[in-house]
Amino acid sequence: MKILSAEQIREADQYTIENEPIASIDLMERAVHEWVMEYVQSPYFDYHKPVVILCGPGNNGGDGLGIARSLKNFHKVAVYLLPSEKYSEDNLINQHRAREKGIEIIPIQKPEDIRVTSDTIIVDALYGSGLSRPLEGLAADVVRFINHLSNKKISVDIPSGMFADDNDHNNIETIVAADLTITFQFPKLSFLMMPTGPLAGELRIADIKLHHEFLRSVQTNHYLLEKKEVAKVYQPRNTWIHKGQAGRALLVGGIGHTSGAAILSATAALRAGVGLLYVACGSRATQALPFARPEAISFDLNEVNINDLISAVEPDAIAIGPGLGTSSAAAELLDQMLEFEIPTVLDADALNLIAQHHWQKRLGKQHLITPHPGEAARLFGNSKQMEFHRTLRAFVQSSGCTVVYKGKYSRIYTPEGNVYFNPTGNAGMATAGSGDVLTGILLALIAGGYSLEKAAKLGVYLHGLSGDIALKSRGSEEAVLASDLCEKLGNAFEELKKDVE
Ligand SMILES: NC(=O)C1=CN([C@@H]2O[C@H](COP(=O)(O)OP(=O)(O)OC[C@H]3O[C@@H](n4cnc5c(N)ncnc54)[C@H](O)[C@@H]3O)[C@@H](O)[C@H]2O)[C@@H](O)CC1
Ligand SMILES: [K+]
Repeated sequence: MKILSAEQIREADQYTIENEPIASIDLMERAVHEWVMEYVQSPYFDYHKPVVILCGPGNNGGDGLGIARSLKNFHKVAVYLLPSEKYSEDNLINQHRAREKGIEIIPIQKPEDIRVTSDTIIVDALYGSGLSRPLEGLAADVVRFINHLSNKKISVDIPSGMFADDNDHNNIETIVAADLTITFQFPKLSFLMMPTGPLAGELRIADIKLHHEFLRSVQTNHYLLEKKEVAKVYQPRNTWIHKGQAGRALLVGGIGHTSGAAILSATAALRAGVGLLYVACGSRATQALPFARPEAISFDLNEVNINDLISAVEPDAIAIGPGLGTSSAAAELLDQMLEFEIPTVLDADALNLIAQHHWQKRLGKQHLITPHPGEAARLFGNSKQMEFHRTLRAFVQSSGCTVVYKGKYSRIYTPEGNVYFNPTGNAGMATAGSGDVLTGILLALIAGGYSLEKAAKLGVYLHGLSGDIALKSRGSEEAVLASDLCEKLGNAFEELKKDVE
């Protein structure tokens, strides 16, 4: 699914009006209808509760006035309108239509004018994608006022005060903190990033059927991964395959106290279908592995030379990092391994070592790195979200490596400059070892023949999906363990395969 900028959304709107063709006010009417359809299907809909709709001067406010007309059929509705010298044309038409339907429009002079009871649902239609500067004055006061109320808040298109794209220079305090955002046609970039993402709350997309020709041809570098697209990446296993063809993988890590990290990665790699798995690790892990994961073949890093090992096992892919530690021996090992041409996943301490030794420039097209925000900050600096995003995207384009930036909506940065946001996963995955599992999955997929980009899309999606399935079976986020992700990986494949054509 394409993610468009505010500018492109305006163009999509305009193109639809001209080419469908449809009058602007009728497109708004359609948006209102689709918004209400999503709302009544959401868990927030309860016709016993009164609704207060806060409207601004532009088309977002116009939507709000239309929504008021529609919700009047189910709810007790009150409409509050920000004063303005210039309301948009469609806003004025909808003010008129609302009054015709007997709806009183109450002008807001001060935030306290807005009257709610404890069960009132607040619909936020103050500002949408047309906002050009941070809110100030009365609008900002209204936002602060409603953010202090414990009432459920549902935003129309965008939480008011938020920009669709770049909020680096916005004021977070003057953005509505919504429980639910029902957005039109496209997810907005700011919903998928910190610190704005949490303010959008739960997300729903209302399909307002903007012109298909525009949607097909519009260029973007930002996408939200969808199950059916990921299913296209998946390659079903050939029935005649033997283990030598299912990929030979080498995992390096698990030194000292962190043997468990290597065991988790190894388990994930095996569950993700690797044919042969070699693990080069510390003495403790070498001893534990045959019991924990008898399918893996282990080597003690104290006894083997990495170059000899590579010549002996001829891996199709390598992963280094989980439980590697940052000792000088680990650094020496990584130093050698960064010279290999073999596709390599770099994670955890491998990334910390790269940051420590300033080896970023040594990353190239054979590398897939999987930093979480802390590791990413060590590698690429600690700037504000959009600036960081631009820096990382530029780095990936110039170095040729692929990056998975882990978190809610993990992002995959490709050397072509594309960025894919992953929708699967949940807060239960914020637990020790969850990243090690991802590393194992990626290792297996790359060893099995997927390109780095395809492995990243498929692996990140499946990893999150395993987490979602694990959450269902465990009952609550708190109880999800990294080993559950390995356990549910088969079910995640099964779920994805339902969409394979
Ligand atoms: N793009 C689409 O596909 C559609 C958009 N619609 C709605 O239209 C919205 C966009 O409408 P608009 O472009 O009119 O924009 P908004 O309704 O977001 O508001 C812009 C208005 O506020 C003023 N303004 C901008 N920044 C301000 C600030 N910091 N303080 C005070 N005033 C400020 C502008 O001059 C303008 O009057 C969307 O978010 C959506 O809700 C729908 O009605 C129909 C379909
Ligand atoms: K809004």
